[in-house]
Amino acid sequence: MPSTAQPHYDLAILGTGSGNSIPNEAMEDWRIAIIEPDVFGGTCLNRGCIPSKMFVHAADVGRTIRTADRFGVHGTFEGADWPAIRDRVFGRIDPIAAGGEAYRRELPNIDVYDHPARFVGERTLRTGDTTLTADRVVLAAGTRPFVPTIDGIDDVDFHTSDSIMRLDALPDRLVVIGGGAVAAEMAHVFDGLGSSVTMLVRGPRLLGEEEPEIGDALTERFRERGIDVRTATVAKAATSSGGVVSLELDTGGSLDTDVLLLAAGRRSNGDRMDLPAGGVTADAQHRPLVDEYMRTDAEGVWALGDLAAPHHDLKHVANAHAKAIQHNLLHPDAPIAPTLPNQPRATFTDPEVASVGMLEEEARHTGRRIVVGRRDYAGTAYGWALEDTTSFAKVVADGDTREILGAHIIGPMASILLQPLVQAMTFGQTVEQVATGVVWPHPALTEVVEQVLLEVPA
Ligand SMILES: Cc1cc2nc3c(=O)[nH]c(=O)nc-3n(C[C@H](O)[C@H](O)[C@H](O)COP(=O)(O)OP(=O)(O)OC[C@H]3O[C@@H](n4cnc5c(N)ncnc54)[C@H](O)[C@@H]3O)c2cc1C
Ligand SMILES: NC(=O)c1ccc[n+]([C@@H]2O[C@H](COP(=O)([O-])OP(=O)(O)OC[C@H]3O[C@@H](n4cnc5c(N)ncnc54)[C@H](O)[C@@H]3O)[C@@H](O)[C@H]2O)c1
Repeated sequence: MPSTAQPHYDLAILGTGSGNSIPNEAMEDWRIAIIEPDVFGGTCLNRGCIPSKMFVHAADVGRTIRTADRFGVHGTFEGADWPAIRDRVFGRIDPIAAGGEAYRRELPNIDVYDHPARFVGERTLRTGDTTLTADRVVLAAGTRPFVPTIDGIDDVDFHTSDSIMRLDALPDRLVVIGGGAVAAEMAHVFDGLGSSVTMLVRGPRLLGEEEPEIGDALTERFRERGIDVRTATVAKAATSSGGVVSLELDTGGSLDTDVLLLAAGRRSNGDRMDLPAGGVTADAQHRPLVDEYMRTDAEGVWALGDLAAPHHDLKHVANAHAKAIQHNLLHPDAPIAPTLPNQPRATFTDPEVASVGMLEEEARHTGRRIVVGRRDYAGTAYGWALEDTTSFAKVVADGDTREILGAHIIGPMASILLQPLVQAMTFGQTVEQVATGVVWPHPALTEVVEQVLLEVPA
């Protein structure tokens, strides 16, 4: 850590998730402070998107073996070597985080601070023993797992997404509290690798923010594969004895588990940054409010990613914010807004779920004449190859203008199949232009997309 009592910087960045991508060659003559109390790279690299998908793929392989019989291919799933999978994942990721930090520390114009920062005045920050000032401040401090109120929770061992992927061993039994993306992906991972998984879901279905019929379908698919999904169920109290955690349920009865995963959402780190001292207005969840250019209401202070309000908790959104802020710092007289016209999202489970734009119900509230196309994978040639009987795509469109307003897919490769629809929505192509104006290779799975568009009624 630099020794100067109160150093001054051209730019201070709080957080090295997407925030770390901001300094570039054009800032070589700026003095920059990067403040990161944890490992470099943030949530996505170290405990989010990237490791989780590496585990997801291993689980997919486990599922492929166990479901091979339907193709006339015989194999036996003999279990997963959890330590080997874990070490492969983090053996790749940890050096990237360490390398990223070493690179920044080597740069002559950058000082790295490793204690959390908080405001003590306008563009004045306290990190560890240092108080520093900066002409420009970028708040990129993200979120942390939210711990729901459960009696006794602080007295039992529990995991969050921060720690679950680094377990010593694959648990025999896992209970997951939550029904969102983290819960669904981790349930898939542990079930796919051989744990017995129970999910306690407060709402009526998994993925409550997705199209309800897709959330219902995922809930059903999870149950079919043996995951015990208990909807409308909340854990009231937790105790532990002999390494076993017992949960008392609001539906009556109790449930024992070897490992408990809390996946009940995330909360902003803004509450730990004394935003008011920096003159930064935040919402009730301590997320700094930003304008279209990602400026907060404090002169020279910007905010991005999961921390900023409104939040989306997606890496591609945080990256788009960072890119815009990078431009705006360098070109304050010609600021740009992040390029985020249609934000796709995908949940990497088996089956995958992917969506963009409006839910059908939302679209119906716009007052437009809404038409909906739906197509089963089973109705396409590649769907036959997959022996698929349950996957489908749904497109929500304006019946008059033929604009695509939303698309929702559940099934193999949903995250990839979605992309032509994101492109179409972004570039204003109509249902018919996309369905009939391009050639779709036969019999690729993309025919699901072509055909769902052909199913959109007049
Ligand atoms: C398990 C999991 C899986 C995910 N999978 C996906 C996915 O598949 N696709 C996707 O798009 N998104 C996914 N996400 C979401 C994605 O990880 C986040 O949207 C993204 O990482 C947000 O980036 P960020 O830069 O805003 O914040 P972060 O990456 O969280 O970075 C914030 C950084 O700020 C630091 N910090 C905290 N407090 C302070 C402080 N006071 N001072 C200075 N620094 C501070 C933190 O240590 C951290 O390094 C996933 C999230 C989780 C938890
Ligand atoms: N593939 C992806 O893009 C991906 C994967 C994982 C996470 N993420 C991002 O990370 C964020 C966090 O994920 P998450 O799954 O933790 O959050 P989430 O907001 O998606 O889901 C939270 C779940 O917890 C439940 N819940 C909330 N409070 C509860 C309580 N008190 N008791 C019981 N249940 C409760 C909610 O009903 C919901 O089912 C998401 O917003 C998502 O954008 C993205």
